[in-house]
Amino acid sequence: MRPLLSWGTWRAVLARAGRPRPSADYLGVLDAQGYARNPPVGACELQGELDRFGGISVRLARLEALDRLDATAFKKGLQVAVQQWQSEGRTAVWLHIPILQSRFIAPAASLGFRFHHAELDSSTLTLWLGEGPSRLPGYASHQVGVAGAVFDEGTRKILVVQDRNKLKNMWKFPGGLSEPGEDIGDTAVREVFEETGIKSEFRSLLSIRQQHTNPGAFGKSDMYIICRLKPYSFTINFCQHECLRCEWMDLNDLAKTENTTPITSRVARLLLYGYREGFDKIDLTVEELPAVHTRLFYKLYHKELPENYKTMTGID
Ligand SMILES: NC(=O)C1=CN([C@@H]2O[C@H](COP(=O)(O)OP(=O)(O)OC[C@H]3O[C@@H](n4cnc5c(N)ncnc54)[C@H](O)[C@@H]3O)[C@@H](O)[C@H]2O)C=CC1
Ligand SMILES: [Mg+2]
Repeated sequence: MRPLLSWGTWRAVLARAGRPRPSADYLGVLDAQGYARNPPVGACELQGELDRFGGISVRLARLEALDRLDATAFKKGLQVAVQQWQSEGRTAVWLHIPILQSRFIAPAASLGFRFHHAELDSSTLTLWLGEGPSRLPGYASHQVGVAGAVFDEGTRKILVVQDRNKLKNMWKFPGGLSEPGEDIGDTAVREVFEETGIKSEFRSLLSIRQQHTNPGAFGKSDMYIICRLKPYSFTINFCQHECLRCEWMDLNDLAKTENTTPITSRVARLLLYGYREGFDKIDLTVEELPAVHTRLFYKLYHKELPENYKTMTGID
């Protein structure tokens, strides 16, 4: 089938994509090759952005002309563009493809592009052009789950649930997966409320478990973080979809029972120790600090320090 957009026009489009800024010889180069004399409609919308590592990032979403282009023509155009980028010394190509233009994934893959990641409505493919093996960073390697150990110091009771969807109904702390952009403590408070109806506030981070090839992690590693929370409501109203049982259990009983997971048992003992010796012995507390340059803020978790240690400059 004859592509609606001519090969020469497509080439011009991608050649332009390879140039972060339009250069003076743009039309001249194309003329010498016998291709389009004028930039095609839509070409000006395509911005190949050069990154600080020498890679080029192409967003197909910005190229309206692609709506009329078939996969074969796209492949030819991409092939020539890749050769040009290589001759210009680009280290890599990042190709961002909207989901409705997914017909361009297979031709790109046949030229050596591989998936880097996909989000709800787009995928990103990469091709390493530099010397030696690819130095491009991979995408996310872990999922993050957060649980809340909601401990009521007044009654020495701790909030536990049994998961409805597990084969073995063991006691565990309520929790779930962190959402993008969500602070760890906020995940714990949210998940505890969604699963048990208990309102609580973040106190500290108690433990981090890292596990690889976790069955529920879509081939990624799993980071399971347990937080200490303080309750400020006590009437249980648990989620029937996720939980089979939910109760306030004496912390001693949770530390002793066999009907729990090893990590829950260990953290119950950790909490008992903190209750007896002081929570400062087990807590990693949080502080918000400004990030360098970006005007953003981040959360830093570590053991509480004496105030003068936070700003001291020497060790003597
Ligand atoms: N050792 C422990 O005490 C346990 C720790 N974890 C950790 O907790 C974190 C995950 O917590 P969860 O409570 O599992 O997550 P979650 O609370 O975010 O979501 C679980 C819910 O998602 C839904 N769901 C999950 N997979 C589904 C599927 N394939 N199809 C349909 N619905 C599905 C179900 O409604 C399920 O109840 C992980 O980090 C994991 O390692 C989980 C279980 C036990
Ligand atoms: Mg859950």
